Amino acid sequence: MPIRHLTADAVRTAEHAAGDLLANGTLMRRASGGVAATVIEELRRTGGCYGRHVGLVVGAGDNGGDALYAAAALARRGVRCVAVLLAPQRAHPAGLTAFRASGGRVVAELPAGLDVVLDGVVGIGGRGPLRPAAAAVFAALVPADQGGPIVVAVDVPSGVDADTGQVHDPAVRADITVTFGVRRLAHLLAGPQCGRVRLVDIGIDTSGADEVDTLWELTDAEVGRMWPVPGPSDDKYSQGVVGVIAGSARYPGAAILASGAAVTATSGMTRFVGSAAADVVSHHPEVVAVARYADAGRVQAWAVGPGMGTDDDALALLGEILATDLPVLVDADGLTLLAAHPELVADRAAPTLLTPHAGEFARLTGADVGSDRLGAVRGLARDWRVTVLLKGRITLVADPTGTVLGNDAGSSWAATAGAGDVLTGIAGGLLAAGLSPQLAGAAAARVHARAAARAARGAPIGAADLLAEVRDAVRDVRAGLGQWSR
Ligand SMILES: NC(=O)C1=CN([C@@H]2O[C@H](COP(=O)(O)OP(=O)(O)OC[C@H]3O[C@@H](n4cnc5c(N)ncnc54)[C@H](O)[C@@H]3O)[C@@H](O)[C@H]2O)[C@@H](O)CC1
Ligand SMILES: [K+]
Repeated sequence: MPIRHLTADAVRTAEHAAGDLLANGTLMRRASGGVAATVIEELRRTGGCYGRHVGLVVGAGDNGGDALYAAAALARRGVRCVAVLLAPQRAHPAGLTAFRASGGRVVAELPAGLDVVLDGVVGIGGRGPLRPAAAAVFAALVPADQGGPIVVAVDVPSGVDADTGQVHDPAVRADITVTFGVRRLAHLLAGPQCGRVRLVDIGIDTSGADEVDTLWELTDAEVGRMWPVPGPSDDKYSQGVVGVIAGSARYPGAAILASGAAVTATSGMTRFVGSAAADVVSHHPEVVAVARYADAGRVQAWAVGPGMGTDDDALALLGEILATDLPVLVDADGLTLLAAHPELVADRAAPTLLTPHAGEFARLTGADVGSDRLGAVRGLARDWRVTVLLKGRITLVADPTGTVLGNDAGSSWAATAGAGDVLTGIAGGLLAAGLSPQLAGAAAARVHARAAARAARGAPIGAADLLAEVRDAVRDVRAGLGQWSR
């Protein structure tokens, strides 16, 4: 089962349903216990609990209550806890009583030399940026990698919108985020701002949540299991032949990268159509490359667009491809053409995957992606009745029914020229092998991100370096699977 992320409303619905069955305060006790356990683990890892220093920043809601109860538990283990109350009159009363009773002290500002700072300003009830008093407390902290305290966010880093993942300015940047029952949308959409996300089981049931409230993330094992590999009865045709249309004789790079990626991602056969056919073959001799579409031969899916140009010939070719009943991936120049000719996909019944970056997305819709990337990608997929993969550090793949798969690349090394051409080749290969556009897009994004991280190992890379690591990235996600698993 992919990892589920939910909206704040859906979280609240599940909490209320569980809360009705439990004694008052049980959920908060479990939540704060999880926060305390996380801090204890962190303190133990760095020398032990007794005599260590933890600071809290406490807002007006239950998020502050979680922080106060967690600190009360820490204080009982000999941790010295101090709290800044941003709204002293409205701080969670029972939490504050527990905090004081176990030796916690309220202070006007956080002292230097803290080991951990708990962000209990706001959780899923937060709106907008950190207000000035909270912003000043966090601005004064030395970052953890420069010897400052580890910042542990309770539920979500304050100033990060729990539903859209919008990182307001200012917002807390957490090293660790501890959340409860189910991950919130922001934990994927704003992954880099949340640090390591730790999920605490508080006994709520989220299995009935609606798809519109949900964002899914595949596990590596799931990507590994769906990766197409040849079985005992396969030949070069039976595994799905992909056709790549990219680049030009003048600009062969996109052609070489996209067709190379298709070769690397799956077994079987890659065909290529375009004026860069000779360049493609000189780099990848296994590609069956021709100059004209009429000579292409049969394929099970097309990946079209990178560097193909936007002239009338390119438009005519794109139209021919989209008029087939084969799965088609459209990227780059193909998307620029589609933005001016949306009628080319209007009546398409066959699987269709568009892979825009933010600029191409704006061309397709006439509006910027904006701060709600999830809502935006869902809207385009629904309105155009196609699957849309919106590129970025966090890749989102929406199908027309509203199901969305997300992938956090974990690093931004893939933000380099030509990396998109590689993604096109990988996803095209998966489409030809029979994966749905959504799974092809999401699985390709995962392997692409892994390949980028493998290639980089701390230094900038080019797209050819990324391509060279795709095979090992596939091995990574398939590690541990049986030989003939398919
Ligand atoms: N409801 C439940 O059953 C559970 C709730 N839990 C905790 O409760 C949290 C939600 O609590 P609340 O609904 O009280 O909401 P929060 O504690 O997230 O914040 C709401 C309060 O903050 C104020 N506020 C909003 N934006 C602000 C900003 N930018 N700066 C300063 N103040 C701002 C609001 O006016 C309101 O008073 C969760 O995130 C979680 O930490 C957990 O204890 C688990 C169980
Ligand atoms: K918080």
